[in-house]
Amino acid sequence: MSLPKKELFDIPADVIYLDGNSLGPLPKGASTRAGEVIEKEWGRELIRAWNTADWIALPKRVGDRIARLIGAPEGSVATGDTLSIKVYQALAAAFKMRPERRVILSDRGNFPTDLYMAQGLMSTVDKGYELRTPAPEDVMDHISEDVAAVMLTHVDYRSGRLHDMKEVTERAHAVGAVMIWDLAHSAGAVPLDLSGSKAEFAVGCTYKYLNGGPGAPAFIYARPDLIESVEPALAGWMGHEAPFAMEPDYRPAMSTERLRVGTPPVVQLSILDAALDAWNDVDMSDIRKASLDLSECFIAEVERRCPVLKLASPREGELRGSQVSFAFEHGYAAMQALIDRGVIGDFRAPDIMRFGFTPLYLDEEDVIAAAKILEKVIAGELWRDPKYQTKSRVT
Ligand SMILES: Cc1ncc(COP(=O)(O)O)c(C=O)c1O
Ligand SMILES: Nc1c(O)cccc1C(=O)C[C@H](N)C(=O)O
Repeated sequence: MSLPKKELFDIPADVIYLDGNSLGPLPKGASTRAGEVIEKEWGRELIRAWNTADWIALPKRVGDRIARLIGAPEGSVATGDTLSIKVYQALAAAFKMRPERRVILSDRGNFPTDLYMAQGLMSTVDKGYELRTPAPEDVMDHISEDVAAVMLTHVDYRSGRLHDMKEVTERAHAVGAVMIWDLAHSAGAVPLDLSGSKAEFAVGCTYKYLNGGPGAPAFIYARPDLIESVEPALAGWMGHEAPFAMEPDYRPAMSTERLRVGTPPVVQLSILDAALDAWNDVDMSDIRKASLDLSECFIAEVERRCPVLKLASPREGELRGSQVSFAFEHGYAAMQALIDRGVIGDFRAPDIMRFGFTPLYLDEEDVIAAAKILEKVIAGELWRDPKYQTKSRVT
């Protein structure tokens, strides 16, 4: 495999894109595929395309391609819906698996939607459920025998800090809890051995490192030995064993497909399918090595050029995902000034400037050039310009 594969992506020439950890860029093959699906398949075939273009098999086909990237076997990953929905499904299934327990353990750094979905689910079941959110570094000490499910985001969205998947899962299992991993910032970013971890569930999105485009479908993994006993709380017809039998009663599919809900987003799934071509000959250990090299280079350059920025990610590469964050009091304005100069990262409240490192389309030259532009913004205090002070709705 040769990295990077820049030529596969349509990135504006004047942009250094360090936000693929939030929304991946456009793969050239995705535009072509979207055009074909819309014009040829939908336009000419109309409803026949479910069979003639095999739209009906698309969710599983794409799930199998994701499975390879997350260390899971074929047939163990279902795709569709949004990640928030998939979090809800995994948690609801975990509640049913541990009916006598009442605690969900997460951490207070988790992405808000994961915590909100837990709170929403708790409000629909009987009283007495509790969501515990210790500091991320204290999670291991809180995995106790009253915990029904441990639900964690593997790579912290703000700091990039990694939980140890194997160690945490083993601890959860030692006390009889169900383990749910959110891989939003891990899939396509770090090597994963989901099967080896023995976690019951994992969920993730595909619009970040997998480059599936805004609103791309999410995925959910269930450990293969459980799949015939998992009770889907969202019992939609596409999770039925025979959707077109149109039976009045729900009968879950005898496969991971039972974790699907409704009609698959065919255009988005097709775009994702095309985006996944970039990963065909990619070994995640090569990606990891390149990502660590790029991140180390960026940290060294930024610390040398911009001493007022404080590293807010673990310094040790092995403890980080594929992003690097710096804390800076004027981080929002500084990020706007940086974006204005063609280096796109993002900002997370209260003071985090966040940069993603995606070896498929970034190299060391990009990283050094980005650090030099950041130096101009910080040393020249270009962020003081009033036009960078007003917060936009999406940061
Ligand atoms: C850890 C994590 N979970 C969930 C989400 C979002 O879920 P959804 O795709 O449903 O908006 C994100 C990012 O938006 C995330 O970083
Ligand atoms: N999903 C997003 C969206 O719909 C709009 C803007 C950003 C996002 C994100 O993915 C945010 C991301 N999960 C984060 O880590 O901050």
